[in-house]
Amino acid sequence: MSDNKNSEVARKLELLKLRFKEKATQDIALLEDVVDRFNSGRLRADDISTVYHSLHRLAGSAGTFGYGALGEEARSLENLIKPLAAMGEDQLNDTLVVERIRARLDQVLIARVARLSQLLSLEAAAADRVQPVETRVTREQADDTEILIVDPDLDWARGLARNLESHGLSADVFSSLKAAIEHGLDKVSGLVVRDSLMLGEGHLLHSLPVRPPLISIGAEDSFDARYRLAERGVDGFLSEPLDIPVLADYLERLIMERAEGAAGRVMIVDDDPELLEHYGLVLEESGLEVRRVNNPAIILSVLSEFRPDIVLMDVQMGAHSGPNLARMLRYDPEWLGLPIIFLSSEEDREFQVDALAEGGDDFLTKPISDSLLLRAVTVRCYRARQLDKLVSRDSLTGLLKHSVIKSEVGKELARCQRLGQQSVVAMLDLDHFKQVNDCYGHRTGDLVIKGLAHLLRHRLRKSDVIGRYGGEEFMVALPDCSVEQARVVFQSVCDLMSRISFTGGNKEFHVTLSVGIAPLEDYVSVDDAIEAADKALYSRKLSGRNGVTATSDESQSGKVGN
Ligand SMILES: Nc1nc2c(ncn2[C@@H]2O[C@H](COP(=O)(O)OP(=O)(O)OP(=O)(O)O)[C@@H](O)[C@H]2O)c(=O)[nH]1
Repeated sequence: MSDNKNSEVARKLELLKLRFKEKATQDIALLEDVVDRFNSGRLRADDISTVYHSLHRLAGSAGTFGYGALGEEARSLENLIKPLAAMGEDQLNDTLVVERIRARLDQVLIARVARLSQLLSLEAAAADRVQPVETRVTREQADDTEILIVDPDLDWARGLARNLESHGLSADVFSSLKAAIEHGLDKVSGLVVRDSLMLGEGHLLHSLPVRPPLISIGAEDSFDARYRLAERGVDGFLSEPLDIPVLADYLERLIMERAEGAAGRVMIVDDDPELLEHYGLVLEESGLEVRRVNNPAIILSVLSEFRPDIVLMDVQMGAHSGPNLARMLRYDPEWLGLPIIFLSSEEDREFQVDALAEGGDDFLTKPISDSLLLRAVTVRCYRARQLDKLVSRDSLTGLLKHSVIKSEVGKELARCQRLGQQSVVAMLDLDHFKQVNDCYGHRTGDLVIKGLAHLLRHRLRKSDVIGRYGGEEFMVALPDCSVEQARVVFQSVCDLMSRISFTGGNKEFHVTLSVGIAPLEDYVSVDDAIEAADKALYSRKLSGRNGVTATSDESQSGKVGN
């Protein structure tokens, strides 16, 4: 993040702090007013509830804006008032009851409310600001991977490096972790270390501020061996004899996850505008995408449009309660798995468990520091994304599964129709793939399928949606793209694919690709658009494969015979 942007965020956070101070001053003046009436015996029925809500608000927000001591004092007063706030109107209108309240609170409340003002005038504690770390890596940078293989047996390490290179991963070798650390690990994308070395020298990695993803390879695969490695912070484990494609996959996955950094979409629902803005700024500053919702009545439409990875939700928002909103969201099967984290200044575990029973997943107790908020949200987004990948991604290629890519193409079609834009749907199919399987085996065939997936991920734009439609067939939606632009892009994908050398049974071979493309906006339904792209693909297969055919190409209608 640039210094300019950083100081802009700092300026906005400072402004929010000032706004908080103004509101807190009003809240405390209101409390002092009630205390005055209390003193002169003119306490009104609704005074207790006003006091309780003001204290609750202060307790939940003061810490976030750097007034920790004020927040703690407000919380302790809130707990004092709480039993009274739970009384009904009848009891509060009863002069005897009010007298009892008076006897109970007496001078304590008066003295402590006066102290709130003093606490607010204290210089705010040094803000708990998160220094944004530039953890995000661009796709291009992520491609530029350097793996270190560390083992005293350098011949073994070199052999492994050669094997990984045939999977597009470049690797250096070192004989000890000490030597690898001296070389420098900041730019390294992954470490591969045998377990014997890890158990001996692994402690050297502990003192490093950041270390790359670490995979350990072990001769012994047992609970104890795995647990010892987990204790040393190892991210992945594979047992010998090594399956190289599995190791390459493992490394790619860990590298991509690290490259994503603090990625995720978070929807925050809170009726306190300053807190909402503060949380939003803190999370955005670290690279998360945030949607702020101040009015609970619009959460359904924001959910459908934004599709967050997780929701942070205040528990009490005027007329709406977070737990009720969570229960309501679960009516729709689409949001059954959406993690909902309540933000609440309620510390009572019984209350928290009751709220979770309504459909929440976790509780973060307000006030929450910026660093804790960021860590809690990042971890939950990461888990939510991992689960989502498991459900929606094809395990061989990591691309979207059949039903998901089809539904994504449907969404893109609806977007084109709504905005009158041009987009393209493409069907891709490997040529003569049966022969690849027959000549070199199914396992080699799988590597070719993965090779194409890898190529598509790296050659296409981030906004393009890529799926494995089935077997050796892929589907892609290219938003905001004309047929002619798509033709150029896919022709280059075909050229690149035909140049990749695969090896099977000690022989080198090449595989080509055919592509059919259709302009999405020309079709009423997604099935029609996909059928048209499929016909164009079929036409390409008939006219010689290895290239791109669009629905508009004259040759297509002739060849397909429609
Ligand atoms: N290795 C591997 N092969 C697969 C997978 N899914 C489908 N296949 C194979 O892909 C081949 C597809 O063959 P065909 O549909 O006859 O087409 P083709 O040989 O590619 O010929 P054209 O499409 O006409 O160029 C079949 O042999 C399938 O078994 C997979 O996940 N892995």
